[in-house]
This record gives sequence, structure tokens and C-alpha cells, in this order.
Amino acid sequence: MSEKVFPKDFMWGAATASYQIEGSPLVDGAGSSIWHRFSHTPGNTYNGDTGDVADDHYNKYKEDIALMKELGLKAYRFSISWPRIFPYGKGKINEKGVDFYNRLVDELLKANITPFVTLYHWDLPAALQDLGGWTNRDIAYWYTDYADYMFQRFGDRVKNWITLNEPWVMAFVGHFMGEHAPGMKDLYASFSAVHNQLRAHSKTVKTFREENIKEGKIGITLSNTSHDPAADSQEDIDAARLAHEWSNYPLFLNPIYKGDYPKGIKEHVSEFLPHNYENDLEEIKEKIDFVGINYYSGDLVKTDTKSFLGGKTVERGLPKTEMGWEIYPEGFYKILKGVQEEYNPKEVYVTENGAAFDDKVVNQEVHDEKRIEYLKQHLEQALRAIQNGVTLKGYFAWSLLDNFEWAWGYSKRFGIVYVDYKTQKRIIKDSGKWYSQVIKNNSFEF
Ligand SMILES: OC[C@@H]1[C@@H](O)[C@H](O)[C@@H](O)c2nc(CNc3ccccc3)cn21
Repeated sequence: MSEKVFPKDFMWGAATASYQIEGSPLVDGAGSSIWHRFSHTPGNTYNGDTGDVADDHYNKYKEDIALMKELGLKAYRFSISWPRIFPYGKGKINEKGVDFYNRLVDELLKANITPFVTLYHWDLPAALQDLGGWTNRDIAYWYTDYADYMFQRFGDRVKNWITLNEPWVMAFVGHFMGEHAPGMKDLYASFSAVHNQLRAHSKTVKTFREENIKEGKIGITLSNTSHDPAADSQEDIDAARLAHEWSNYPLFLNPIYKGDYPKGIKEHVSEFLPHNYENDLEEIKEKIDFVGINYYSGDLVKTDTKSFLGGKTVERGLPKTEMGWEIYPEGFYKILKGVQEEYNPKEVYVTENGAAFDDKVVNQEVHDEKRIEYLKQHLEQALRAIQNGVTLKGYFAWSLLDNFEWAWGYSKRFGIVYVDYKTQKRIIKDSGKWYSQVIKNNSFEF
């Protein structure tokens, strides 16, 4: 393989999520979600932004799929909104919600674009939150029933399934930091959410196997930040390792592949894990077909006895994106190489990688050179990982479209396609044109 060309059949895609792009959150019988409630609660999002309209993808999906085809995408990762299907999370089914995703999937297949479906990207039915949400052990059954129904309705056409998007963010940004829905600040609730998401994930994988989806594959998508020790001291090395075990793939892959939480978690924060969690570990240890890796940035960790887990982030003067996240491509390689060395997954997909920059429209064009540079630097590291034994099979740029960036609302743009929220006009950015050439050449050098 030439040193700049990706393997044949490498799956080039782009990713989105239901609440971030669809709009119409309560239309056609859909139930409310925790993000509908959270964004409608004053003070929770920048400028009071909500997902009420977003990119109006619920109505513009055909136009957006035509854009994907124009870009030459091989695959498209999107999420299904659980409350569109089960307005109350369980029980009554909303056929109009199922119909939207039927039309979306059929249009993708017509465009010869492979669907990768995320079953849960944070928009929990609000009715289930009223029953405790991810802190209620019964959610493992509610979620598995929802997922099983999706397998039955779409498994004939959708062959690639992701159970959960970034369970760490759901658990800690949503239940400890309070910056995401459901807006809780309770560390015990956070670890309960970790544990119940793992239970839900593994029960769903078992059900997926029983449904025997022809050529079907199922995995999980995990958030990752490359944590480096600030100094070559044992205390900084230990602090960085603990941050890795807590906030990156080990927190979930250790139970899934090795049947227990990481050593550092058990040594330092086992008090927050649910009572008798050990009883569930055997069931959680369930083989998956691929690991989804999300990567955006890295940070430097210094020992600090006053901080949670004994470490704090310190500056190292690297360039940053509009999110204030370091641009650290080497960290991408470290995360990819690390997951292969620590768990040796059959397949790895980069399910999200991208950056927010201050994009401006000039004469109906968006010259986002910084994003092209970011993507190129990270693709170089992805190819380096493949050349060093990582079973990387595909890459999904985050995101196809500028969209609702959670608590940041519409103030941060990650898309390779610009969205004018006043007119809903789409403009392919220079990065989208560049990415289209990457796909055509199967290389970032052309
Ligand atoms: O922030 C960009 C994207 C976001 O739009 C996606 O929905 C989500 O999957 C996503 N995860 C990260 C990385 N992790 C993260 C950490 C703290 C807060 C929010 C996201 C970035 N992104």
C-alpha cells in the first residue's frame, strides 16, 4: 500500500445526530426528549437556542442526501430519535416516526450510501427521565426493547448498528457537570448511568445476535481525549492514566472485553459504582463487532490532590479550535493505537473527528482552510495507525452539516457543509470540496 493511500474499500463517511439536525421535535406524534426539555429551560443553552428547527432535516432529508451523493460519501452515520418511535419511551409506537426513518434509509440506499445507525445519541424520551432515566436499572430493558424493534423494522436494510454514542458524555456531562441534559450534578447518578448504559448495550448486543441480522454488525461509539502527563513524573503519569481510564474507551471496553472496570476506577472511585455492580459484569461482557472511536483533541494532565481523580488540565500552548480544544493530531494516533493494543478489536471505525472554526460566507463560498488543515493532519495520523496495525475500516467526519451544538446552540460550526439558519440554504465549504477529493483519491494527498 502506497504510504499515502488508504486501504481499498475504506469507508469514507460523515456523521450527524437526530436532535442536532432534524428539527420538528414534536411533529407527527413524536414524544418530547430530555434535550427538548433541557434546551427549552432558560439558561441552559447559548442564546436560548433549541433544536426546534435546527437544519430542518426532517423536511430537507432528500436535499441533504443529494449533497452527500455530490460529496461522494460512501457511508452516512445518523441517529434515530427514540421518542419519535416510542413517544413515551415504551409501549405505544408512532408509525409516522418509523416512516420518517424508513424514507431516510430508502433514500440513502437509492443514493448507494451505506447507513450507519446510532440507536441513541442523547435524546432520551422525557417520559423515561420521569422514571429516573439512566439511573433506573429498568432502562436496560426499555432500551433493549426499543433497539430490538429497530432491528426488526430496519435490519433488512441497515447492517451497521451503534448502540450508544459517547456514554461517558451522557453520564458525566449530563449527570455530574450538569451542562447537558438531564442537567444533574450527582456523581453517584453518573456512575449509575455508566453502569446502566453498559447493561443496556450488552443486552441489546445479545438481542441483536438473536435477531440474526444477515451480515449485521454492532458496536459502540466512545469519546476520547488524549491525556498526556504534564511532566515525566510518576504522579503526573498516574494522573494522566487515571484520566484516560475514566474519560476514554477503557471505562466501557474494560467491562465489555475483560469483564470488569479499569483498575484505577476500582481503586479510586468504586464508592460511586452501584451497589453489587459486580453481579452484572458477566452479562456486560458481550462480544461486539467493532469499536467506534470519537476523537477531537488532547490535553496535558498535572497531578492535583484537590481535583477530581487527582489531576487537572494545564496549558501547553497548542493551537485551539473555536471550542477551545487543543489541536493535537498525535493524540489521535495514540488513542487508535492504544485501543488496538489494549483490546484488539476486530474492527475500528472513527465515528467522529472534526473541528469548529469561525466560518464566514464570502460570495457564497466558505474558505475554511483551518478545517482542511485539521482534517488532513488527523487523516495522516489515521493512516499511520493503519500502517501500525490498527484495524481501522472507516472514518466519519463530524459533521456533514453545521448543526445544534448542544449547550453551545448554533454558535459553533463543525460542518463540512455550511448552513444559513435564516434561509436553511446549504453551502459546501472548501473543506467539503477537499474531503470529496480525499474520497475520490482514497488519499489526503492529491
Ligand atoms: O462537539 C462536537 C460533537 C458533538 O456535536 C457530537 O454530538 C458529540 O458526539 C461529540 N462528542 C464530542 C467530544 N466529547 C465531548 C466532551 C464534552 C462535551 C461534549 C462532547 C464532540 N462532539
